Order: sequence, then structure tokens, then C-alpha cells
Amino acid sequence: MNPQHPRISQASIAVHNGELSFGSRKLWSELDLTIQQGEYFAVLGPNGSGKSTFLKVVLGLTQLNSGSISVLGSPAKTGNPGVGYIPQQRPLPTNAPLRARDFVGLGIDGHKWGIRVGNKKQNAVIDQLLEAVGATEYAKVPIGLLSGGEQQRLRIAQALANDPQILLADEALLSLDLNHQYAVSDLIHRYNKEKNATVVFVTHEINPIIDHVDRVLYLANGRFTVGTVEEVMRSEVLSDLYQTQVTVIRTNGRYVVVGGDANAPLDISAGDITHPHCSDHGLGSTYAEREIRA
Ligand SMILES: Nc1ncnc2c1ncn2[C@@H]1O[C@H](COP(=O)(O)OP(=O)(O)OP(=O)(O)O)[C@@H](O)[C@H]1O
Repeated sequence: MNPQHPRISQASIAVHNGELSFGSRKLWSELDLTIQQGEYFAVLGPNGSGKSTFLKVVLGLTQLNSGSISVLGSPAKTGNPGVGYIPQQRPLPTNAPLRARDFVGLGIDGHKWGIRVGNKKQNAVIDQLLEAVGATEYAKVPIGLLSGGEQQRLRIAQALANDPQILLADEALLSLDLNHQYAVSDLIHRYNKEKNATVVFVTHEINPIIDHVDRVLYLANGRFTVGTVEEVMRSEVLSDLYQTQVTVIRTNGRYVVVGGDANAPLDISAGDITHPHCSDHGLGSTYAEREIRA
């Protein structure tokens, strides 16, 4: 399945016959995919399915074993100024000699050596971004002293600082409280719409971004499927992908993915399934509480 987005026509990211393996571990093969300019594209799948690696391929940090990828019309390469990246969260060094606003400023002139001397226009952009992610009040605090969620908000501001045509977000909402999840999700969505920017959003949980997503790439067990949320988040589609019985439940506009029989006790989430009988399929085996994370 590889429907093209109906509204938009210009390719932003195009993968042709892509294959990627690490040793005997195949992440995907025969991947043909065109993500259009302005599309909001989600990448879902269980741990280790290759979601972050997909972003690294777009960034030119990881090479396909075969096939090709073009980004904004040229082969994927590192340092592409048209691409902004929110990496998966890792704590910043506690002794980093940077204030929050300087960290965001690196998104504008981080490719230059030396101390940054921001001009008026750049400083105004930084102020706007700090405000948009709710970081104004700690703009002058050294980044190493900030909490994980506060640092994450700065990473998002930094990724947007250079006005990228493509924004790659790797679990961008992780470690944010609900208010900031909502604010950041709204910011990314507005950026997507107002600038007609492409968003590729890696996540375990589709629900926080469900209203914004145009299409989904769902990776699992070296296989994949692509389509709209309604096309992909279906029991028969995910059962075929995981090659085991999976039930997708839609409740209050949210998706819940259940491994196996919907009546069995399970640990549930939208995109990461655990079930006592699923360990052979790489779905995990932490069969636990009757918990719904969505
Ligand atoms: N450079 C590399 N060399 C060898 N194996 C790698 C390399 N990069 C990634 N992998 C492996 O590829 C698989 C996919 O990793 P990736 O980080 O893309 O998964 P993910 O879907 O983002 O997982 P998670 O949800 O846990 O973040 C993992 O098994 C990982 O160990």
C-alpha cells in the first residue's frame, strides 16, 4: 500500500526500492515511498523496528544498503540546511557553557565557528521560538541545569530556528507534561500548515498527534505498511504486518492496539504491543497490567 497524498504534489522525500539491514537484522526492503511537501507523516512501530534509523537515512547519517533516497530533490546528505531535526532525547551535559537562548541560536548559526553575535532579527526569532515552546522564563539559564522536559522544548525551538522545509521529530513529545505536549504538538502542526513544511514524526503513540497526521509508515518485524491513519490502524492490516493476531480498537477518537484477542489481558498502546504469546514476533513479552496507554 502506498497511496499518494491527494492535496499536495511536490516530493519532499522520495525513497526508491530502499533496503536497510544491520547484519542479519533487516529493518525494511523494497521500500517505495514519496512524502510530499507539506505532508504530516508519522512513523510508528515497536522498539527496534527502525523508526529512528529511518530519520537517520533522511539525514544522510545512515546509508541504505540498496535503493535510493532523495531529500528536497537531491540525494540525502548530512548538513542539509533544509532539514531540521529534533533528536530522541538524551540529557545535555550538565557543565555545557551555554544559556538556553544561545542553544536555540545554534539552530540559526551553529555552523559558524566562534561566539555567536546574534543580530536583531535573529534575536527576535529566538525570542519568538522561546515563547512558542514556553521557555522564555529560563532563556538565560545554563542548559545543563534544566530538566529533561525543559531541554526538550529547547531542542524543538532549535530545530525550527532555521526555518527548515522538512522537520524530523524523534519522539518529540517524550518527557513533556500534558500542557507542553499540547503546546509543542500545536506548534509543530502550525509550522506544518503555515510554512507548508513537511513533518516526519516518529512516535510510539499516534494519539497525541492523531488530528494532524496525513499518513503513517508503520514498521514491524522487517516489514512495513504505508497509508492514511484509517487505512493502517486496522486489525487486519496490523495483523498482516505483525504476522500475528492484533486487534485495533477505536474509542473516543483514539486508537488502542491490542495484541491477540481483544478480550485477553494485555499491556496496550498505539504502536507498541506486548503480549505473552508475541515474543516470537518481536512484540515484547512484558504481559502485565490491564493498562491502556494512549
Ligand atoms: N549503526 C547501527 N549498527 C547496527 N545496528 C544498528 C545501527 N543503528 C541501528 N541499529 C539497530 O537497528 C534497529 C532499529 O533501531 P532504531 O533505533 O531505528 O529503532 P526504533 O524503532 O527507533 O526503536 P525505539 O522505539 O526503541 O527508539 C535496532 O535493533 C538497532 O540496534
